Amino acid sequence: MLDEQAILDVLENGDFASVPPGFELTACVQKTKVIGDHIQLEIVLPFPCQGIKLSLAEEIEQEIINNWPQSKKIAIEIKQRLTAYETKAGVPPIAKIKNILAIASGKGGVGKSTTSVNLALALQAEGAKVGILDADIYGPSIPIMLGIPDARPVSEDKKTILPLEAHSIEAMSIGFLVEEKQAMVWRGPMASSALQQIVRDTRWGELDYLIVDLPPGTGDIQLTLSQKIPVTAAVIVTTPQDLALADAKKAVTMFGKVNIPVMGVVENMSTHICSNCGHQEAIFGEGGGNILSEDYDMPLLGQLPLAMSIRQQLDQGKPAVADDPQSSISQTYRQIARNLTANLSKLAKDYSKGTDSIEIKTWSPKS
Ligand SMILES: Nc1ncnc2c1ncn2[C@@H]1O[C@H](COP(=O)(O)OP(=O)(O)OP(=O)(O)O)[C@@H](O)[C@H]1O
Repeated sequence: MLDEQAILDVLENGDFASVPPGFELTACVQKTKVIGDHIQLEIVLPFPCQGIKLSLAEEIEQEIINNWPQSKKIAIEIKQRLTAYETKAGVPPIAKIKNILAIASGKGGVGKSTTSVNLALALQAEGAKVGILDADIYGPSIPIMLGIPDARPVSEDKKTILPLEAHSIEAMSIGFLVEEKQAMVWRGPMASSALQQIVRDTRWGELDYLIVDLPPGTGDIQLTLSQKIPVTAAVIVTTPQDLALADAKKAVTMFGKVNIPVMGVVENMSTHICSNCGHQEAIFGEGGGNILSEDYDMPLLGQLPLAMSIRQQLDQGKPAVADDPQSSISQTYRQIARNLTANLSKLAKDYSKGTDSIEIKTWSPKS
């Protein structure tokens, strides 16, 4: 019999390619209604889902028709509700920011800033309000990557600073405020107190996610920041190389020590794509991200190739996701963004941060 339970069974047993791996769709069903052969279904996803809401609605519609060919009018609404998740007790929250996500790597040069900036833009493209903080004190590169190297933030009240805006995300960088040579000689405590001040004194708008591009390594700065800033979760960036992996493991261990959940690993420079013939080669070895993900029981959120276009777009201040949102590289970043935030939804919610001030986006059914 076609009833509400039958619809839930279809959702539970169906294979929906658009849904991030391991994510339970049935938990997001808000409403099901069956009146004769007419079906109404409302799903509220806890992650930004602009890129999949159409395909998911179509997949669900098809699955229902496969199971119940007699069903005639199927109305599916896919909405999103982005909430805050709990952070470590004792670290004061930052007003207007729902979630802070730290992007870390054990080793320098693996593409942490590249991943941070594209991930921030991918979350925005998926329908979230996003900010990025370049906390890479020893080599701030986000201003260049966002195409605003010479911008300087202003302070209206001499106490707080206004973030800059680029490609529809808010941005703040230690590089906007301090000369590189000056920051290079700072010791750990000075660097971490400067960073705490920047993150707290910036007048961020309402943000669903603030991406923090941490300095590479697992030293004092990373440890202090992780303890003084209300970080919701971390993401580790690595290349498949043994050396980078050994350092990535140290980063995972560090977050374990400070009780910050690691949401997964992004493997950068997985393969090299030749710009002439398109041939792919695993020049840094294979399967590194998978090994890390299996050893530490955390998902491999996605893999990016070593591609000339990624570097060129960054150098021109137009990261892949902003320059060509439909390219396969941008789609990979958007998939990583969904995988990450879908995984985040397994954490305990923090209702004190206005969970209900939500932005809802709806897909209207074609039938
Ligand atoms: N997948 C990629 N394909 C091509 N070039 C890349 C890729 N990822 C990063 N790069 C390039 O590699 C260089 C280093 O990247 P990035 O600055 O993101 O690394 P990082 O880990 O943040 O480095 P640091 O340790 O200095 O902070 C940059 O020039 C960037 O454009």
